[in-house]
Amino acid sequence: METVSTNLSFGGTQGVYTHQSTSTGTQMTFAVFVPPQAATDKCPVVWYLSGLTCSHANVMDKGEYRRKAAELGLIIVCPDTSPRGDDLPNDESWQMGQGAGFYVDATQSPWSKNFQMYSYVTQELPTLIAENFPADMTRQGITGHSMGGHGALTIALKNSDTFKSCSAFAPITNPSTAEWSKGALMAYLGADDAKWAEYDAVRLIENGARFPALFVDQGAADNFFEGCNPHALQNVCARTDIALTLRFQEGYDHSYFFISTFMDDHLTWHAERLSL
Ligand SMILES: N[C@@H](CCC(=O)N[C@@H](CSC=O)C(=O)NCC(=O)O)C(=O)O
Repeated sequence: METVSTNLSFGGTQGVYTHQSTSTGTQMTFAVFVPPQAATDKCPVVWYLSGLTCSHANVMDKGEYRRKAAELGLIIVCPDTSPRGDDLPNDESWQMGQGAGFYVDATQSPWSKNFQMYSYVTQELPTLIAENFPADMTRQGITGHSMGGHGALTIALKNSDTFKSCSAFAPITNPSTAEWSKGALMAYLGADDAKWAEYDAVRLIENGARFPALFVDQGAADNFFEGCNPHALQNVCARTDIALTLRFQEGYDHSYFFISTFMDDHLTWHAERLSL
């Protein structure tokens, strides 16, 4: 692992790091905020998964998480959204390819060689974090935005032993049915609908996956509201014992102005469940 940059912020350290990933076969960049409490104690970790077109940097620059994370003593890890490189496959659409890994392990050519973002985020990067940062990996939460909200929900539902808390900002709840995500699932996973269900929060819940409590904020003026489909998550959770807190935020869109407004609420939600 190599350090790209570190900056002192709210008494903690905002760092950017790179490493050679065995999952993706590429150099991967990620951001980690370490709060001041880590000088004396290992701290819980909250993963933030970003949305389409993002790198590690969007939330680092515009998410405004550091003041609250420093107050609560949370390490914040922000991975990239896909492998990158001139020699890697890409697509003209911003909804597929580089910047749009959808947190799946692709099985289809030409994507399968490098687009292994599920393994990267759930296995390889956590190991690297545990080895290199003062992280208490027994206390992990996960959140994300849009495509990253889909990542957070599906990863929490599939790994409920690992994650103690899960929230999302305008997540794509049912990517098998949404126009802006179906193309990527088809490209990465092929035509077998059963494979799509493994990476679809609504369908995972329909098929028996559970998480004790989920917290979702959705902008009511989001131009991607239909693609996020919060009511599908609301309907499926209502048929289970999953306690969903779903807030519709009047006037808010899909941007980081929305995310940063409610970031404190999400970090507080995680901190409460990570037993600080
Ligand atoms: N380029 C697109 C808009 C792309 C976009 O809005 N991306 C969102 C995530 S959408 C779901 O995953 C985002 O977070 N963008 C980065 C940012 O800094 O705002 C278009 O032309 O509509």
